[in-house]
Amino acid sequence: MTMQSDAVLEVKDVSFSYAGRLALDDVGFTVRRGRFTALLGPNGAGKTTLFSLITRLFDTRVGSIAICGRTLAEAGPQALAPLGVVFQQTTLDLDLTVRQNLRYFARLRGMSIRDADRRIEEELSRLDTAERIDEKVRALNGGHRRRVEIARALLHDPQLVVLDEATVGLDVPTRKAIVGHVHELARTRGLAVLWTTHLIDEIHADDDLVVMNKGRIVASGTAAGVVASTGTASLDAAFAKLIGRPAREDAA
Ligand SMILES: Nc1ncnc2c1ncn2[C@@H]1O[C@H](COP(=O)(O)OP(=O)(O)OP(=O)(O)O)[C@@H](O)[C@H]1O
Repeated sequence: MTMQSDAVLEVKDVSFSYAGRLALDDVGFTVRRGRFTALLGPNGAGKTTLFSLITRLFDTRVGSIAICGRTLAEAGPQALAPLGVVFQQTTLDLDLTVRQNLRYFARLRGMSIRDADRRIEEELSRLDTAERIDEKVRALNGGHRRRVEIARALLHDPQLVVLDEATVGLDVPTRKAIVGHVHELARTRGLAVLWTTHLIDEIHADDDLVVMNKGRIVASGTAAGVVASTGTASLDAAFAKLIGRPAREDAA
């Protein structure tokens, strides 16, 4: 039971089909408080489908998804209150300033302007983006736009943050900085993080890892544990073995 109290996101026995074609097949895993959990899989593995179920874009008909002990099916939209989301595609209004974008979101979450402004400054400062607050989002590069979206996901002080391929299209140094920042959020603020990716170098050895392929979970545990259980020498080799493709020499 004490183990359970750390469980912030619980996905149990979830299956999902598109027009009769199975995209998720009996998927289950847990994301715990203070842990960075990577959901790793090649294109088509089912990561975005799972993400859409967790964020309630789609209804979970088979199995259950619970956030902080409340299932999405029973608690409805309220179950999403402890959740922050960063979608794969940017969802900022390019013609509004950073502050206007974030204020708008904070108001949707029911925050007062005063609380919103305080939280906006706090989160942007943490991401070294505070000086861009009055610029239009259109003037920001991809890395800064992503930082603003991460700040936005944190404004209401969620317990769980889910990010879908959050570093797509960013250069390597920016990617590293954002991956490092999100790891730190888990470690220092006790956030539960679910990070979907197909990039092995974004995963640290002591992260929790769920490997998916063709709609199924093919391995889970710490990243180091997954490597050990496959009898390989690196996560790249472990991943290649698990999904049945040759290891890439260039991967970190
Ligand atoms: N709207 C849709 N209609 C029909 N099939 C879909 C739809 N979206 C995804 N699929 C199929 O479901 C499976 C899982 O796709 P999904 O997008 O969840 O994978 P993914 O791991 O997120 O991959 P990617 O990195 O390419 O987004 C794939 O076979 C895909 O072709």
